[in-house]
Amino acid sequence: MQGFAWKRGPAHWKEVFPVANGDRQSPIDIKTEETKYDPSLRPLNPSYDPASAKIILNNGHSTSVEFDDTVNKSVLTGGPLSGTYRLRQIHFHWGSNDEAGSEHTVDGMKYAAELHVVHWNAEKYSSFVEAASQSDGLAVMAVFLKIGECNPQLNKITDRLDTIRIKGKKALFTNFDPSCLLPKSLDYWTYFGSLTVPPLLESVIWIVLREPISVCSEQLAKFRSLLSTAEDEVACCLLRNFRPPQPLRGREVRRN
Ligand SMILES: CCCSc1c(F)c(F)c(S(=O)(=O)NC)c(F)c1F
Ligand SMILES: [Zn+2]
Repeated sequence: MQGFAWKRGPAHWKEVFPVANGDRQSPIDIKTEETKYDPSLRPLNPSYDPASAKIILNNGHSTSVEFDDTVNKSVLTGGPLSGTYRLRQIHFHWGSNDEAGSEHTVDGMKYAAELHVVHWNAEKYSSFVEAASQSDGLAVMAVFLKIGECNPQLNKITDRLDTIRIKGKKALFTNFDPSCLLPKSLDYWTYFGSLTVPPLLESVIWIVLREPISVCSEQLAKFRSLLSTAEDEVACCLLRNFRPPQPLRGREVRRN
């Protein structure tokens, strides 16, 4: 996929990926009054080894930190999950200004950006690719970034973006525990959904943290300075990469 400009953006993805009109698409608008408390939901238990961080890269539609997922070194258990989900990567979604950028919204409110922590069900499946096509294959923890104070932990990412400005660029990135980007409270909403980028596979158990972390305009500007184009192409800034909310189609959103 060549980034969000490809096929003139999300409105056209259904022409290539009919699942875009499916009944468990993401993101969604979370209507807080309609969420249902579920006493069976357990506390989230992220357990990450900083040594499993490997590289930071610009894949043309976001920046991601990729982790060694060959063993259960960095995992997520608890919450709505049964079994152990192995950390694969983290990435971000943002907008062309500070007023919009998150994928999920809360009672119609957009945050400035959104962090996704992607895990796969290593208990039931033998690879990320296999898990990504299964209804319980992926677990993505979403964290809202709210405009405010600069976030010193986020500088660990934004200070490196100038070395991966061009699509396809990657750099070594280790000794990083993504827990440093989680808010104090791990209270969450959870629902069954999909990838928010093509192939839009309906294989994600979403875990959306209710408490945001902070980000400042200068940090967001560094994300927007990334290029969605490769070395041999006319430079185009990656100004926005969020998919708008999709129909809920009767799904339940639960909270702990
Ligand atoms: C082909 C997948 C590569 S890993 C990945 C990703 F790169 C991504 F962007 C999203 S997302 O849909 O954007 N956010 C949840 C994912 F879910 C992922 F699993
Ligand atoms: Zn994402």
